[in-house]
Amino acid sequence: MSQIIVIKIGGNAVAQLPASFFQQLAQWRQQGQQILIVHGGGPKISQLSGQLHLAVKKIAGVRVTDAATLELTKAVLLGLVQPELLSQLSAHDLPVIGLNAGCNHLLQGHYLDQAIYGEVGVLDQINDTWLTQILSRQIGVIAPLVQTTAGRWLNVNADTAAAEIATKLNASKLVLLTDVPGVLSAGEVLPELSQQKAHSLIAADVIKSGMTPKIKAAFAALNQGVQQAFITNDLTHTGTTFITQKAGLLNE
Ligand SMILES: Nc1ncnc2c1ncn2[C@@H]1O[C@H](COP(=O)(O)OP(=O)(O)O)[C@@H](O)[C@H]1O
Ligand SMILES: CC(=O)N[C@@H](CCC(=O)OP(=O)(O)O)C(=O)O
Repeated sequence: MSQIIVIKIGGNAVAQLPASFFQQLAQWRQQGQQILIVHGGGPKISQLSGQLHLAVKKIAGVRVTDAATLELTKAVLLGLVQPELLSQLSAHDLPVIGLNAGCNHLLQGHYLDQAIYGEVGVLDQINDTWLTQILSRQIGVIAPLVQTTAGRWLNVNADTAAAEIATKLNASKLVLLTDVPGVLSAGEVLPELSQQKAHSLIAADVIKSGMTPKIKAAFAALNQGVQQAFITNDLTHTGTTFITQKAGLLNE
């Protein structure tokens, strides 16, 4: 049976994908794996927000999104970042398709907490029947937005979206591709990270800002059945591997 690999690519990483990224995707496809890419775009959203004099505010890596910022977010994700990524994949002869919440009720969700975050959502449901048909033929590239049942678009942190999608697809692997080689502590990449250790590093402010939603997302996915989760800047290196409490105790 083919397995699904979900790869989240951060906004910074999209701009600097190495040749090894495309080679690894081609190899996974040859092995019969299905691939879904969830892309970010946070740096570009923040940059354009500044130019348009819209306030940029994040709470633990989650953008507080008012109506104007939501419009800008949709425009950046679906008008700039996604086409750029699709053309890079196509240039490497990989079969790709761009997807978003508006396609066949692909990603349905609800407000996270409107009073605190504004137009930010949580994923409830995914049209997995349709999506897995698509993924049997092409690499899916999807933006981190959900639609409510009433048709409202909501912004979702891309790490959180990737983990929630990976969970709902029962993915074998979740890779969070970013601009650092893994979770760093005292200047070194941690090859493995347990949930307990992550909590203490967050409390010590070693893990902070954009790394926080990644850590939470990775453990949420692992705890709900995704088999493996990594943070890396190179698909050919595992970077930091997340380990469940049980595996962590066995390794001690
Ligand atoms: N302990 C840590 N190890 C590595 N990176 C960290 C850590 N704590 C915070 N960070 C920051 O998290 C960033 C990655 O998150 P983010 O900028 O949101 O990336 P992306 O756009 O890929 O989602 C790193 O560039 C780094 O500045
Ligand atoms: C609600 C929320 O935080 N949405 C994110 C979606 C994009 C994203 O997460 O991009 P990166 O992965 O490049 O940071 C945002 O508006 O920045």
